[in-house]
Amino acid sequence: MFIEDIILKNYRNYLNLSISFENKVNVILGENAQGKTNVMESIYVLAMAKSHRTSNDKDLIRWDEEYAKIEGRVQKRNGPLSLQLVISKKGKKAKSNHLEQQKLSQYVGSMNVVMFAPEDLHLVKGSPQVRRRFIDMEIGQVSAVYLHDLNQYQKILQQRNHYLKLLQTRKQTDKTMLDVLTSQLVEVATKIVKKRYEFLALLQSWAEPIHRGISRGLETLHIQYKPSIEVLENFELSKMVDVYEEKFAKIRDREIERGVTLAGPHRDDLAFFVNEKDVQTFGSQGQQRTTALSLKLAEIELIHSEIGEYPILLLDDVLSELDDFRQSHLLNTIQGKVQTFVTTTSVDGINHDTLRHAATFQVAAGEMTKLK
Ligand SMILES: Nc1ncnc2c1ncn2[C@@H]1O[C@H](COP(=O)(O)OP(=O)(O)OP(=O)(O)O)[C@@H](O)[C@H]1O
Repeated sequence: MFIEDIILKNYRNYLNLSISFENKVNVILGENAQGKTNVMESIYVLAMAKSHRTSNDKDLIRWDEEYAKIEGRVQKRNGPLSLQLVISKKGKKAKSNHLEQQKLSQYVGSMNVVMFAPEDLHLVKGSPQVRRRFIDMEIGQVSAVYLHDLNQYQKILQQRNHYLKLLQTRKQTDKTMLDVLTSQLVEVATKIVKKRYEFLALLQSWAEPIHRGISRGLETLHIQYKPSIEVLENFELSKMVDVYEEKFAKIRDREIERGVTLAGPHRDDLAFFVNEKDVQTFGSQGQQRTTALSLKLAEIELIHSEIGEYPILLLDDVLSELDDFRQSHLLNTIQGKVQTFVTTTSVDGINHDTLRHAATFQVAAGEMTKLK
């Protein structure tokens, strides 16, 4: 799939922008703080209804304005798709082919993007939150059911934490409601964790050969799920439910004492191993980069295998961070099959045929123009 054009209104530092792209590599050039990342972010937000760099949607609205609007036309294998997202201080409204979507979880996933930004280099070393976000966003793109479950989980988790606080402060002494909330939480939590295991197994099968290629055959990458509630990977849901119920019964007093839910998918993590060594602890900068890059390339292939077409790739400020070999590997992999956006302050240091044949754009002070 590819995005043909985008129209921005009051988005970050763009007052009005209407620009067409090409179904190949699109290079966005500009000095610092001119609006390159903002354009990439707007494409990402149009697809995911969420930014990759802020959880506060209001940040996306141009200062002193009431709302921001992103519109885009996408060409997909099965025809054109027009998307519109309006972000106001009250919330978000999404339209797909001019029809308002009641649920964002149904809207997300019709346009697929993979973003590789400097933040992703923290995927390995950063906090568990970064890795949970990564896995949730990626599964969410290919599974609306997962997004729905995740929303449910967040809601129940909030209620359960609230109730645990009441018990902790003895504003409430009856524990019946805690049991009800625990069962509800367990039902959704197990579905989420099961899906995460399945997704990681798939991601692993793509990432391992890619990583081997980038490391010139020297490294084997292994991804591991680190659950806060230990289950066997191939457990059936009903068995998982039993294990979860047991765990919550065991930690019940501690949870009341602390006033918070201590286990579940919101406490799980991922680990990456290269040649059986934990990259987080032992990996060099280069290995961390290679791991992040392998995961992103694997995601592209995974999405392709799930939906039958390639997603749009957004490379924000990362190409020049990679050495020549990794750059070439990346560009060779995507060449001719993935619409790609690249931002950079200068084309120096990015030396590849793909870039020579790319469409190029210039961004300055919230204005974007096509150069070639
Ligand atoms: N909500 C907003 N309203 C208006 N302007 C904003 C808003 N949010 C950010 N900006 C402006 O957008 C600009 C930053 O744009 P962006 O992050 O796209 O930079 P960039 O061109 O990618 O730069 P770099 O190369 O440094 O990453 C800054 O000038 C910032 O003040």
